[in-house]
Amino acid sequence: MDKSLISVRGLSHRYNTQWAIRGISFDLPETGVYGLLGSNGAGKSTTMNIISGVLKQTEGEVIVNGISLNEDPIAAKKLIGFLPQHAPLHPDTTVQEYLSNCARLRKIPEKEVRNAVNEVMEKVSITHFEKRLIRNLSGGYKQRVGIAQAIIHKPAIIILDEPTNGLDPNQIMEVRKLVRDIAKERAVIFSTHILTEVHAICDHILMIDRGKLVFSGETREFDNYLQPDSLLVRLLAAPPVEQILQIAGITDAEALGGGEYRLKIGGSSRIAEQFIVECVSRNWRLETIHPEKTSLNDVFSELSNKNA
Ligand SMILES: Nc1ncnc2c1ncn2[C@@H]1O[C@H](COP(=O)(O)OP(=O)(O)OP(=O)(O)O)[C@@H](O)[C@H]1O
Repeated sequence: MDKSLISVRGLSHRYNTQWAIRGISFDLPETGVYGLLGSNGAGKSTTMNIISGVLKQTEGEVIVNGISLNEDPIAAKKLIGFLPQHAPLHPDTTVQEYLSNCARLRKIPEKEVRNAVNEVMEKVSITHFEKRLIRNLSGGYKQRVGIAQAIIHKPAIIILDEPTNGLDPNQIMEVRKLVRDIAKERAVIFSTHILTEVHAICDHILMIDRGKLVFSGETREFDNYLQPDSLLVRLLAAPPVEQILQIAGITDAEALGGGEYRLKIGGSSRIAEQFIVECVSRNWRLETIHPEKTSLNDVFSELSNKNA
C-alpha cells in the first residue's frame, strides 16, 4: 500500500499536438512545503491542474492518499485544496458569504458551515474583514481568502499556483508565513518561477524544465547546484593577474579595473578561504570578496542536460 500523501506516476499531457509535460513522476511522502520550480511555460500549471483534478491528463496517474484520481475522483478531490493562478473569487460577495458558499460546495453539512467559516477566517487572519466585499480587499487579503477556500474542507494536500504573484513585498512575506503555517499539518505544493521564493519557504523542491522533472529532493540538496563558481574581489594593492593565478584552485582570473577581479574557482568554498590567507601573506590588501552564484538559468541547463 502506497503511504505517500500523493503519488504521481508517468504524468504526460498534450494540448492539441504539443506535449506540455512528459513522464512526470514524484511522491510527496510527508507534510511540508514542496516547491514546484520552473521557468515560464515549463509545465507547472499543467501539472497542478491535473493533480487538482481540473484537467484530465493524456497519460499517467495520480494517487491521492491511496485513492486514484481517475477511478474515484470525488473521494480523491475531497483530499485536495486548490488555489489556481487566478483565484476564483466572487468580488460582489462578502468574505463570509463567499467562504460559506465554498463550504457548501465542498459538501460541509449546513449546521457546520458557520463554524468551518469562522475557523478558516481565523486561520488566515481575516476575521476582521468578514463583512467586507471581496472587491474592496487588498491583493494580499484576496490571496488569504483564496487560501481559505482551498483549506476550508481540511484537505491533506493543498496546491497553490504562484500564490505570491503580483503582491508587494510585505504581502509576500505574510503569504509565505501563512503557507508555512498551514504546511505544518499538510503537504503544500507551491509553484513559483522565483528561486529565492523556493529558498525562503520550501523544504523540498520539484523542478520542471520544458515539461520534464529534472530535480526532486530537499532544498539543501538543490543548493549543491548553486555553489559559487566565481568570486568577485577588490584588492587595494592590485597585483598582476599572473600572480593571482599562482594560487592553487584558481582556474582563471579576469582584471575588471579599479583593483577588481573575477576569479573562477570551480565550486569549492575552501578556495575562497585559501585566497583570503594568500591576500594577507602577500599584502594585497583585500577590501571586498563576494561569491558569484550560479544563475538559475545555469542550474536549469545543468539539471536538464544531466537528465536529458
Ligand atoms: N490551454 C492550452 N492550450 C495549448 N497550449 C497550452 C495551454 N496551456 C498551456 N499550454 C502550453 O503548455 C506549456 C506548459 O504551460 P504551463 O502553463 O503548464 O507552464 P507554466 O510552467 O505554468 O508557465 P507559467 O508560469 O507561464 O504559467 C507551454 O508551452 C504552454 O504554452
